[in-house]
Amino acid sequence: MKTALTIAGSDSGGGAGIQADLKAFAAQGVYGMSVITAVTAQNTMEVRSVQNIDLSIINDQIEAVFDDIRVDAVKIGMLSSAKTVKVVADSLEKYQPKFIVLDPVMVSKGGHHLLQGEAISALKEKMLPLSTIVTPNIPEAEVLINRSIQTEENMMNACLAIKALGPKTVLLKGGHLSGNPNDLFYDGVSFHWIKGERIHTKNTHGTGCTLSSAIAANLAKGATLLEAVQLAKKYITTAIKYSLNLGHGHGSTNHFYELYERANLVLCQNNFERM
Ligand SMILES: Nc1ncnc2c1ncn2[C@@H]1O[C@H](COP(=O)(O)OP(=O)(O)O)[C@@H](O)[C@H]1O
Ligand SMILES: Cc1ncc(COP(=O)(O)OP(=O)(O)O)c(N)n1
Repeated sequence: MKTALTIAGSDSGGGAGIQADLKAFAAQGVYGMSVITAVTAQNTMEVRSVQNIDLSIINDQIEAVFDDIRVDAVKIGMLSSAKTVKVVADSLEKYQPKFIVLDPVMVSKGGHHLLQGEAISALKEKMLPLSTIVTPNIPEAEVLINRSIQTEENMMNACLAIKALGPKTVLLKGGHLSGNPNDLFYDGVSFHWIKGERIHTKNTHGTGCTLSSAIAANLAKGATLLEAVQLAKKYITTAIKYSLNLGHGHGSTNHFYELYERANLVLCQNNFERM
């Protein structure tokens, strides 16, 4: 079985972070493992508090996994502090996994900072050069290159500038611009638009986490980078289309649309109440 490891923060609400990553891995048929960098007390409306995990425990989790189990791909999410960025980057340099998908998580939908300001330069200097693909949304890309992005032409120039920071490829997500959510993939040679259709829902908690984890899972299974991005875009689009209206804020995407449908049909056939 192919495997993927997420190095990210925990979301108690289950829609983003480690919880979303493991669900996305499983939905792609990949065995998921996790290294927790921070614990957030979070729901669909807000992040209430954050506890960073001790650096030695982060390091021990990474070593425990790599010393025993083959890791086909790594996905990186919330890193929280500059010291955490450094510990994770040093470990990845030591173990040299084949694929590193970096989601440069900075701010939650509710506006809570998930990466301390002082950690941004560490992320740029230490993590971006190690990444097979980096998947910023528009506000994250604007922070990385310190310039505003408003048009598709701006997106192309932003990809060039982000590629110059050292990752092998870039996927700049267009979901935060108005109009259809078209993402731009750049591999250093050519640009590919990964087109989407906007789904009108407030239940988009964890979209970025889910997309980057699906990319990692598909890389683990042997897809090329472009194929992995295309497959992940198809998956996140369905997950948003059938998203879950749970909680009072931004509900979660539906990581297991087909599985839940089948399970509920069985429940109905057994005369249980439908979910
Ligand atoms: N309302 C939407 N309908 C369809 N696709 C969307 C929508 N919002 C975001 N996406 C897509 O979901 C993926 C995650 O993007 P985004 O929401 O921008 O990430 P993040 O969670 O990091 O802010 C991208 O492929 C983006 O184009
Ligand atoms: C623990 C944790 N990690 C990452 C995020 C951000 O997730 P993202 O997929 O960007 O979704 P939104 O926060 O934009 O809904 C998070 N919230 N928590």
